[in-house]
Amino acid sequence: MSKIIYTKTDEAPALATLSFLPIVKAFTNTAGVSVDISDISVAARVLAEFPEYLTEEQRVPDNLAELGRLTQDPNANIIKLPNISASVQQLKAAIKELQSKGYALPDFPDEPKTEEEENIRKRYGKALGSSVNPVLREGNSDRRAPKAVKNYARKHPHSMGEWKQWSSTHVSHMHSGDFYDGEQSMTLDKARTVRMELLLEDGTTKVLKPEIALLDKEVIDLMFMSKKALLEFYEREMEDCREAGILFSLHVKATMMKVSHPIVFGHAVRTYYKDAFQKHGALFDELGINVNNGMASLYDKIKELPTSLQEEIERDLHACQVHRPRLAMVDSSKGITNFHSPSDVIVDASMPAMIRSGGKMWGADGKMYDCKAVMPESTFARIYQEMINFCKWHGNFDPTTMGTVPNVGLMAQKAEEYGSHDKTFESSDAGIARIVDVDTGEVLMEQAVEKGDIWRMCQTKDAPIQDWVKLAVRRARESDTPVVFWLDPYRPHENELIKKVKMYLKDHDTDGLHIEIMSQVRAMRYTLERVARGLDTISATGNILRDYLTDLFPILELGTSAKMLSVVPLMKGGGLFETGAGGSAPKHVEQLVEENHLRWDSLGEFLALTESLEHLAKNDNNAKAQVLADALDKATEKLLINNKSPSRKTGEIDNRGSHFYLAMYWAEELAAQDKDSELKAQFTPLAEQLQRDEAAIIKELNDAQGKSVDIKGYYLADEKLAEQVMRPSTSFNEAIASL
Ligand SMILES: NC(=O)C1=CN([C@@H]2O[C@H](COP(=O)(O)OP(=O)(O)OC[C@H]3O[C@@H](n4cnc5c(N)ncnc54)[C@H](OP(=O)(O)O)[C@@H]3O)[C@@H](O)[C@H]2O)C=CC1
Ligand SMILES: O=C(O)CCC(=O)C(=O)O
Ligand SMILES: [Mg+2]
Repeated sequence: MSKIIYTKTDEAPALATLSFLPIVKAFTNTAGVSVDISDISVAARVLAEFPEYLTEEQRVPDNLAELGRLTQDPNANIIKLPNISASVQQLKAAIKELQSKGYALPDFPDEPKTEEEENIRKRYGKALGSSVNPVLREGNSDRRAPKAVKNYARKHPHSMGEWKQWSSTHVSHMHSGDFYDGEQSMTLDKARTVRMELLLEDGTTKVLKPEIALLDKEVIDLMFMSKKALLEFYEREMEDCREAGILFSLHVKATMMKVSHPIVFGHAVRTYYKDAFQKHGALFDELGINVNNGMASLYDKIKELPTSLQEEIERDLHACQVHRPRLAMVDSSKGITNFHSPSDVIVDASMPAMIRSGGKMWGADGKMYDCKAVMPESTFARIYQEMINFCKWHGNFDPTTMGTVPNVGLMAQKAEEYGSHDKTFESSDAGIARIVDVDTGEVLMEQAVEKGDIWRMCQTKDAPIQDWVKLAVRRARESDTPVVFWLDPYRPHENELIKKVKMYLKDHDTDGLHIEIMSQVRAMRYTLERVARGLDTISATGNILRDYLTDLFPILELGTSAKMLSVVPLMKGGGLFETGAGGSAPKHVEQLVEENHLRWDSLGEFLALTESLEHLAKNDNNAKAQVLADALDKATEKLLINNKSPSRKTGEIDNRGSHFYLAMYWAEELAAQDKDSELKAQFTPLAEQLQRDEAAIIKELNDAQGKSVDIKGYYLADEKLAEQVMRPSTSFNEAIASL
């Protein structure tokens, strides 16, 4: 029997799965395809890490490790939904919830003091930040808007805020002392084992990473961000922002750059509240407050203090605000600012949202204002300013006419920043940070750092680069679209990549293809000139720009990146099919719990399933699977045309209603086709039944809405209760069961 693994993740996609998966299982079963679920939610990953703290019945397998192994199997066929990349706050909340449910997990040690606590902290660290995607993404990324989706967006454009030429909104980044400024890079001449060490001023060395095995032809980079330069930058930009009277907003990606960016975030918070931190710093340290995890953790911790002291601290914090710019808000109705949590404002989603709104963000009064978008690291920040310049000059983009920008992204085998987490350090002392060959003692790269600087090493293996070039050429050929490699010759790492790209392009037939290499700002300008004229351009980028561009363009073109096709052709031959390019939409869970309406759009799941079935049909020679895939493709298009995607409004069709329509259209298409008479016979009665009962089922699904529901948990909801909530129509459930 052919097999698809469908991941269970978190938040809105996990809820949607409860409604959609029974439909998928029933339909695919007719083609001899089994769909197994693999739970890789934060809760499951935490539980898998601590079996010795749990009873026999409570233990769960390490599904993520198992899936990681499966990616090496040429038969792998995995559908991966978005999952939470947890901040410390989220992880602690998950642990607390699990403990309250009787799982005797250890507390999360904020500041480990003993060896045991150190060990626990390390183990919890495995569930922090972006820890699922780098394990599963054993291939490069192919993300694009399918034709039907793009055509739909052209006919039914989403709203766009207006860009004014006099908008004060701009991007601020460092000009020196950042990772871009201090980067060094080299391509290895042979396989080597290296160590990362800090040569201290007293002549002793501190080994930070004793052994890193590197392959021949691998590209490695060493870079650092100066704490001093960063603090000066913040001070200058906060003052500039206050004078300009616009909102200050900090855009980092603390989930993906999970070691470096929380530190960068923490410095911004401490600079903003400098006076209060000077006065209460010692007490904050005593309380174990670490604002790298956001102000929410500070407000939480000071609750332990006597009321008078707590009030004094709050007063002092508020007093700082008088001399500082107003902060952009995440939720103005709840007083949640940009500094609340490092994972609330994530570059890939937050910058496009701001650009889509005509360069505005929310102020504390619930109104929208121009802002200073602060992205300290300049490496990729400049592309956004280029887009802002373009919008100010040409006006906002028009979704009815604009071209599309698919992406081919380098990310396999933990390429670039994905692999840097265990090689990123906050320097404890001044000294020379260096990479040394363990066997020969050669110093491969070195740079002087000061106490508090963040320094890191990234690695990019050669095989993924070759695969990336191949994928870019394939996409250019298949879609007859020009490709631009966004590579900056002034950046040492990318200069190494340029050499490789030029070399590996020769391995392919590029006759008649339009392939260029441009620095990022030029690439952005070139692409935008084309976008505005309705022309399409593939962006071939490194890992970070893969992330940034695959939210940026879809959000402008389609309103959301949830409608993207996101395929990862695994290097070993299997397929990983991701569902959209966005995240797990925490706000949607809130609406479900309060009003029993889930506005999550499963279009990404529909597209991924189609691709997965098609891949399986080819790999397993399963003709029925191909018939299912073709029918699903048509059903998805019908769903778009008939406007059966979830509405944002309670009482109108939501995720569940949308799943009903998909099932009905899918059955109709299977009943209408003549390639497989068995499937035709099986699905004709179902299609008729669903058509007959359509109004009654939709009424049942919509009538269930409007009241709050309790699914008894956030990270580990009661599966039975949640399933009841997500499958409220008995007649629909019975129809599906009857297949
Ligand atoms: N592949 C992955 O596993 C990814 C995981 N993440 C993780 O997801 C979490 C949340 O990330 P965040 O930055 O808030 O971004 P999200 O993409 O989750 O949410 C941003 C907004 O996008 C809209 N949206 C996203 N997906 C859908 C959908 N399927 N249907 C309808 N609307 C959608 C929603 O807008 P509205 O509220 O207006 O309806 C939502 O509020 C984090 O933990 C992050 O690390 C993030 C990106 C990718
Ligand atoms: O891995 C993550 O944390 C998020 C990844 C992401 O945003 C993406 O793949 O677009
Ligand atoms: Mg992203």
